[in-house]
Amino acid sequence: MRLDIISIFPEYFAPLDVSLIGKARERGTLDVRVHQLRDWAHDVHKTVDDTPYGGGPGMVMKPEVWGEAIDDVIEGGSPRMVVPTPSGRPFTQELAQELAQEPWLLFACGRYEGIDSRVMEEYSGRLRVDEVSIGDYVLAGGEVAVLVMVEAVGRLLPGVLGNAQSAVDDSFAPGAMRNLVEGPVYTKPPLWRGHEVPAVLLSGHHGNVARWRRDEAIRRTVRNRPELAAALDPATLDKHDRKL
Ligand SMILES: Nc1cc(-c2ccc3ccn(Cc4ccccc4)c3c2)n[nH]1
Repeated sequence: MRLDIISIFPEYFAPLDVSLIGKARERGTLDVRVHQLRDWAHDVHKTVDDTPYGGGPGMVMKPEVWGEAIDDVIEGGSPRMVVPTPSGRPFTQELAQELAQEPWLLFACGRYEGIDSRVMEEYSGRLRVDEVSIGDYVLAGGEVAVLVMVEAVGRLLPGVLGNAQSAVDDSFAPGAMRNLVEGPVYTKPPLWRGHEVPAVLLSGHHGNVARWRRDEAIRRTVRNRPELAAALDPATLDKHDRKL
C-alpha cells in the first residue's frame, strides 16, 4: 500500500518511522510519503491560508495551494482521498478494514479552520473522497487524526501484525467480536501483590477459556459501551446475562 500525506507539519509523522508501521515500511509493505504543503505556496512567505469568506474567526486554507499539491502528488493517478475533519463520517474499525483494502491512500491534513471546501468538491469528481472524524472532540489539525488512521489501517495489512489472529480478535472487528469490546488480559506471574489471575485462564480448558473471555467481553461492553450492547443479539445477552 502506498500512503501519501500532505501537511504543513510533516514532522508530526516521525512516529511512522518506528514500531509496526516503521517495520512495514522497511519490508516494503507500506510506502509512506510525507509532503510539505508549503512547497506549493509560491509567495515569499509560503502562505497557505487566508481570511474566511463570510467573516468569522480564524483562517481557511487556500484552495490553489492544495490543488497544486494534490495534482503533483497524485500525478494523474486515483488514490482514495481521506480528509480528517470534525464534521466527517465516523472512523470505525469497519472503515479501517475498508481502507486497508485500498492500494493507495492520500491523506490531506488541514489546519486553521479547515481546508476551502472547493478542494474536496474538485477532487470528488475524480477520486473517492472521504471526510472522516476520529471522534466527537476538536483537534487543532488533521495530523493526529491521520496518525490514528494510519496505525489502525496499517496493523490490518498482511504481515504487519506478528500475530494475524490479533486483528481477528480485535474489539469491534466484524465477526465474533462485532459490537463487542475486548475483555481483560493477564500474563505471568499468577499472583501479583495479592491479585490472582482468574483460575479459568490457568485451567488449560480452551472451551471454558473462550466462554469466559466472551462473557467478560460482554460484561465490559454492557458496562462501558451500553450503546454497543444494545446492538448485540438479545439471545447472546440473555444467555450471558444469566451468568453476568
Ligand atoms: N475528529 C476530529 C478531527 C478534527 C480536525 C481535523 C482536521 C482539522 C483541520 C483544522 N481543524 C481544526 C478545526 C476546529 C474546529 C472546526 C474545524 C476545524 C481540524 C480538526 N478534530 N476532531
